Amino acid sequence: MTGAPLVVTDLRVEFSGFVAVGGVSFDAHPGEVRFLIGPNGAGKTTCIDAITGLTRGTGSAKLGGTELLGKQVHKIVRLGVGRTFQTASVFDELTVLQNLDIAAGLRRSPVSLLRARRGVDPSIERALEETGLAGELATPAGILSHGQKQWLEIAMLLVQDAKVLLLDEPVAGMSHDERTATGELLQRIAPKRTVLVVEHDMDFMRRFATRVTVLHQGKVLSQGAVAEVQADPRVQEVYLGTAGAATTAAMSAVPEPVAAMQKLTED
Ligand SMILES: Nc1ncnc2c1ncn2[C@@H]1O[C@H](COP(=O)(O)OP(=O)(O)OP(=O)(O)O)[C@@H](O)[C@H]1O
Repeated sequence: MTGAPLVVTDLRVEFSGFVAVGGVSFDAHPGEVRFLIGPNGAGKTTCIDAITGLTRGTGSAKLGGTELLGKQVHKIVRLGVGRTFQTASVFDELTVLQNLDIAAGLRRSPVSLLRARRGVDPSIERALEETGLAGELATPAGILSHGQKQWLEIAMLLVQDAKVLLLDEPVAGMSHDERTATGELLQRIAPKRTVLVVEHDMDFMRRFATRVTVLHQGKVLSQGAVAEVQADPRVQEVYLGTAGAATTAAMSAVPEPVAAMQKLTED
């Protein structure tokens, strides 16, 4: 395993006196597929916004020994913290390779796109392999499937050599097969990186999370292994009251991926 842990301590974010995040602490380590879940408005995206410098927060968010809070967005990116947004932010008119070139800062000319595969930057080639997009090099991003667009965003973070990937609802709107492929992708990239996933999809969380933090009204309600969290009566109460019986059923179902989680934590 490589890389430094992300340690968030007593994170607070206020919007004109409204406390969106009220003293949240959690950590995420390389090798983990760490989940942040909670009902609408719980403060999940705001936590990521504060960690990545998009929103001002107080408290602490450290990558290794380096404090991220108070730093400018581009400096946080340079420290190796990358994120995706709920809506994919790829350039639809550009090919997969051109999108990755921009992410890598290489600025290829159109002529270079005609070069043989060996002309592709090694970091881009690795990212294409890891995300399963190797066959889509010349495909305009706009005609990729919804899932492939999200994978392209993740590939863009990989070519930037992000050590921490903060992914905001990466499987929203995906088919079952795409969700499975995304979970497997996260497990593939996690051993060398810290992956933190904000998600609503409980089934996805149960299948692929190593540890989970549940937020509710800007505070940590529960955190731990999937089985511990879904057995927590406070979590069941919040999901009963806010997300309906379907979610509660999903939360209480037996977790499938225990073997996969054990493998990840052993690696
Ligand atoms: N820029 C802002 N100005 C004012 N209030 C905000 C702002 N951004 C978020 N909020 C509020 O902060 C609270 C937390 O929002 P946030 O988007 O972090 O929740 P979330 O858990 O990510 O929810 P969702 O799952 O719906 O995306 C919400 O009440 C939201 O309305």
